[in-house]
Amino acid sequence: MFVLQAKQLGKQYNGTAALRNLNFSIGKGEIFCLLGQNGAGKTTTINLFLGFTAANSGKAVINGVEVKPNDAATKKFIAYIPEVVQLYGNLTGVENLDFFSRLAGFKYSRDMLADFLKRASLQWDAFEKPLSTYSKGMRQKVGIAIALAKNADVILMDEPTSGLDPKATAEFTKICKTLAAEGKTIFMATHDIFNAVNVGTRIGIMKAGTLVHTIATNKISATELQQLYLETI
Ligand SMILES: Nc1ncnc2c1ncn2[C@@H]1O[C@H](COP(=O)(O)OP(=O)(O)OP(=O)(O)O)[C@@H](O)[C@H]1O
Repeated sequence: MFVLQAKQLGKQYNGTAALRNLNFSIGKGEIFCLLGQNGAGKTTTINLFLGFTAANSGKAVINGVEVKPNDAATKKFIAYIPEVVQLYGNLTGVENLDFFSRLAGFKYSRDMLADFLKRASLQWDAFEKPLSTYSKGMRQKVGIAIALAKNADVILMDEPTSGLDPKATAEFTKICKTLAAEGKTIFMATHDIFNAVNVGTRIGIMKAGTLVHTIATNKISATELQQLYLETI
């Protein structure tokens, strides 16, 4: 069974199409990277899977269940990592993780919380420091730890590497690959062509609300993808 499916998915804002007949099926352990210019429809796609907004046509399906806004049924399958992970600056990494885990209905011991942060590759000496002292990459790691604590099957990410330095990007890539190898499914919207080839198993290129190309990353080099992207958009 596919984990994430768009079936003839369509969305309009004020009569203007943001997504047109979007179709894709993504399996367990895949890292699917969605490329496209500003306004192509990447965030709209993510928002439909999150149930933040309702589709005008078609379906967003997670683990075989159709996503419906304000419905808890599919929310338990997913975690979301926005471009800037919103956490409480005055709480520590452990306290933030504890707070958001409880919100999702999970209560963990201090050791278990530390283990999630460790799996997300946060350095241990940051665990007890307030979030206000964290870099963007460190905040993302807490976001990943929250996804692990929620036991989410799917992690949706919006431009996760924007603003990360090369070392933080490389580390982030490694974490994503480890999560995918553990069976998590990752769907990310990104502008980072080179990282998409590096981290992704498949790439989608969107233009004006349409998925124009879907390519396996083992079939294309970064330079070829860049060329295809520029020809497409
Ligand atoms: N809440 C909204 N109200 C009206 N129009 C919207 C809304 N959200 C998105 N749109 C429009 O839908 C289209 C797709 O936007 P979307 O944010 O999904 O693109 P994107 O590919 O994520 O762009 P970016 O790379 O800039 O994040 C754009 O034309 C945008 O202006």
